[in-house]
Amino acid sequence: MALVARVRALLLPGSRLRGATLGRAANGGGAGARRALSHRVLVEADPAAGVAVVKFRNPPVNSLSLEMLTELGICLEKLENDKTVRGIVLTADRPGIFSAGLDLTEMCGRNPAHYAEFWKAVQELWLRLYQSNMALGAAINGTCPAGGCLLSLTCDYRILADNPKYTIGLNETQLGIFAPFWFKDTMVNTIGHRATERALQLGLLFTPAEALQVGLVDQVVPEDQVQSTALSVMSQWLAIPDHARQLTKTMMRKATVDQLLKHREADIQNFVSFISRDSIQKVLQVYLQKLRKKNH
Ligand SMILES: CCCCCCC/C=C/C(=O)SCCNC(=O)CCNC(=O)[C@H](O)C(C)(C)COP(=O)(O)OP(=O)(O)OC[C@H]1O[C@@H](n2cnc3c(N)ncnc32)[C@H](O)[C@@H]1OP(=O)(O)O
Repeated sequence: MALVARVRALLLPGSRLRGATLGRAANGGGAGARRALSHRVLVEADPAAGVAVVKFRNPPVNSLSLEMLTELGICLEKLENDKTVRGIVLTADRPGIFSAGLDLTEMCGRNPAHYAEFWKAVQELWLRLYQSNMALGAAINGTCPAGGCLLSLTCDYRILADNPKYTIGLNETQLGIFAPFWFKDTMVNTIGHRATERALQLGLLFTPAEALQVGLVDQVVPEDQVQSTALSVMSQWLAIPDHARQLTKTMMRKATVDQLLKHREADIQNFVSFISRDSIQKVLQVYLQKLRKKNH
């Protein structure tokens, strides 16, 4: 069975969810139900507040593997269809690493068909998040490089924990690869052209103070207040009538979304041919080996 079909079957209502638990939400919402919807994504919904907290739990580093992208996409689709949910906060289940970005093992030593399937899943998740009608917030409770940063940039606002280890940015050039045009556009829409050009060329990972200064995040708060702050900011966004907020969001993001929709297939082909190059494979293998060597 194809991966998407397998994951869908796993998440269908009534199917047996491995590790599923039911209890009170940990976010202080009295009526909140805590539900584990899949292996890699935990959803804590608070219907009274109209908010769901979506927590990444893909150890060891919350990397965006094909399975993680697929499970996250399906969870978001379910929440989009849930009339009791108007806002989502994205965060890591365990503080320390929000997401290490795209899973490098999906981009190394595989075949072109795999690269194409993986990139399509990255595009789909971005399109789902960036076009979401819901208000989205990021409670960034850990380090947040590359694809992790992209996830947070799709949100309407970002709250970052005040910990100098928790850096954030699109650091692709430091790996010897580069951020594609729609990663770049998402950052431009947040911090402007000049700051993005500098950040992307240098592959900058910003400390919390720097991220706040450049506008990459909206607030830096003590580590134990990231989620509560994200939820309290969410209540401001949800105080605006949905239709007015949604129409405005669509208007602001449409040109960026249309660019990817128009060039979607070419973007996949471009990714596949770039990532398949021997020189790029070598660079990625060396980077991965360096990461692994630390632990062995
Ligand atoms: C035309 C387009 C061209 C291409 C576009 C491509 C766009 C790419 C976007 C990306 O997102 S690329 C990924 C960029 N990510 C990073 O650079 C982060 C790399 N990771 C780290 O810096 C660190 O792991 C960390 C996140 C700071 C955590 O450090 P910590 O010391 O806590 O853990 P580690 O010991 O480093 O890692 C544990 C374990 O996890 C593996 N790992 C880490 N990151 C990744 C990853 N992104 N993908 C896959 N695996 C990852 C690491 O190798 C370790 O493995 P083992 O040693 O346990 O085997």
